[in-house]
Amino acid sequence: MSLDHVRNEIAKVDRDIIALIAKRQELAKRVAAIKIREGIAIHDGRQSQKVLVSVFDRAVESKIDPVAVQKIFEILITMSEERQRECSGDGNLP
Ligand SMILES: C=C(O[C@@H]1C=C(C(=O)O)C=C[C@H]1O)C(=O)O
Repeated sequence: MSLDHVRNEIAKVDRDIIALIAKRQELAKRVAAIKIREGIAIHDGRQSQKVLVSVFDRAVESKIDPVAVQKIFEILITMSEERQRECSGDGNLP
């Protein structure tokens, strides 16, 4: 298998990852709508910890670096909270 072939495979995976991040961000909009309706804070420390522990465990199962995976998810959680803040009109919720 050539280097170009493997790079094309990587590019396909990268596209899939971006599509999934976009999907996660769409779900953040739905979360924001519920939080606005129910007056719930955007940042939920317990839920974000739950996500970080869960992805750590899955990364261990998948034999990939769990600390690196957690860092990626910290960024995803920040992106989600930023999207939710945009939806809630910046600063309406903590
Ligand atoms: C999506 C939520 O909002 C925030 C973002 C989270 C995430 O991106 O996984 C988790 C907890 C919250 O801080 C949520 O409360 O479920």
